[in-house]
Amino acid sequence: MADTDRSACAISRVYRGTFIHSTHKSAVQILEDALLGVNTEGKIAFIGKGEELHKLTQTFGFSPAEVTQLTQNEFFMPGMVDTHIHASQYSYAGTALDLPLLQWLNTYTFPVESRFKDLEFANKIYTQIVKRTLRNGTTTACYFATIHTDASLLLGQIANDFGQRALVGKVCMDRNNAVKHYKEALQESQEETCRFIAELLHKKYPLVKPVVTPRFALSCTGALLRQLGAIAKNNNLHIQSHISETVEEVKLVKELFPESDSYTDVYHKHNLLTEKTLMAHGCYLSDEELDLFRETGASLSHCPGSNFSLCSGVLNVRNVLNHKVKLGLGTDVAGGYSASMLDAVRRTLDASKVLTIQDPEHDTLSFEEVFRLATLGGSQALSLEDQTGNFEVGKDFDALRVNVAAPGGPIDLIQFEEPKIMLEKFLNLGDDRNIVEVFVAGRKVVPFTEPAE
Ligand SMILES: O=c1[nH]c(=O)c2nc[nH]c2[nH]1
Ligand SMILES: [Zn+2]
Repeated sequence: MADTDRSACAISRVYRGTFIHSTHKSAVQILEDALLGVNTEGKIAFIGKGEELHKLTQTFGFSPAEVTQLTQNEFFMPGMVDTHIHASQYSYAGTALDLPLLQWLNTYTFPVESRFKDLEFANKIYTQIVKRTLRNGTTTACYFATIHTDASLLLGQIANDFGQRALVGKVCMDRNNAVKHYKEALQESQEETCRFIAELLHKKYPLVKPVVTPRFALSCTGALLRQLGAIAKNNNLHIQSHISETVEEVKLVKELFPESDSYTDVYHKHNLLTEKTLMAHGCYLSDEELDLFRETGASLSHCPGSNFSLCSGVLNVRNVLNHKVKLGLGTDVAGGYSASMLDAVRRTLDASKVLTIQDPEHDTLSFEEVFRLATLGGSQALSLEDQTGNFEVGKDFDALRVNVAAPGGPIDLIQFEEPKIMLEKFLNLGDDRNIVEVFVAGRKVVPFTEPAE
């Protein structure tokens, strides 16, 4: 029987064909010859079987002529959730991958990020990254911007204009010994964070929200971390930062915060670990630290592209999942060179296989599990599961229309393939040419309505 929400408003779109998504029970659920209706609020109004067409037309008041039929090489999947991406680092993505993290920050990252004082430069790069990620199927992105409030607000405006669901963080850092002009004073950081939050919330963008963003423990004094914890609590906001990415960083954090038992404890002591916290990396977290993540409800963003490129480490995702810690995937542009979540999916599988090469007993992640991490897992990690992540009735319709045989695309088929093979081929071989349409909250955001650059 069809799953429906009859209380909702009129139907604006109905699709018939194959839908592939994840649920709590199964990493990949395939619905063949399914009917999915989207209402005028952009929410999924019903999902049923093709044979129920007549009944659904009566219940929801649409005509069979309004149904869009997918072809045999097409399927819908949920939009992907990039849980960690530096919009401000996109200009040098694909370069500057020859140094370890702390030198990389000082040599490449801080000088580039300091340029975002210039709103013209910010507008150019932020428009590029929002369009690039949308085109590659990222319907939700959790962004780091820079320390500049006005440029960070501009990123929020651009995400809203193009229709992407986004959390946007104005970066906070009151410590930077290497690039002295790229940091804030303690009070400035606190005041500008409050201004950023107030002004972004005032815009009332339906899908774009602020996220409190201490860069990482090494960039912040304890006083700033404490103030940011309080700001997040008072405004019930998300928090994002980095944790335990490299051995050198972990050692320096220990020296800088000797009163804390661990890196995780530094954030915990400053009230920065909550159910709405997302920490990137975590390669070197102990089992006790993972327990603290679970107890506080904080999540991890796994960014294997970046971890490989900067030779940082290899997170054991299986161990994280065994600890029942929420985990999503991130591209971590520009430590990760690709802005595409398909690349994050592939690097996640590679990282898991590296661990299996080192230890044949390691329980390698399957592509089905990684598909779930890129979609439903990301929405859970960002505490947005009630809005996005899969095709449950009542959630927003955030979806990718995929054609595995798109003309001129990267996949050659010699026959029609069953849906699971289509999904596996798309995840391993596909690119934006296969993503023929992208929807966020029911709005078609790709192809772009204004001329693409
Ligand atoms: O991958 C990373 N990218 C960054 O910009 C950063 N800042 C602190 N730690 C970081 N790690
Ligand atoms: Zn990062």
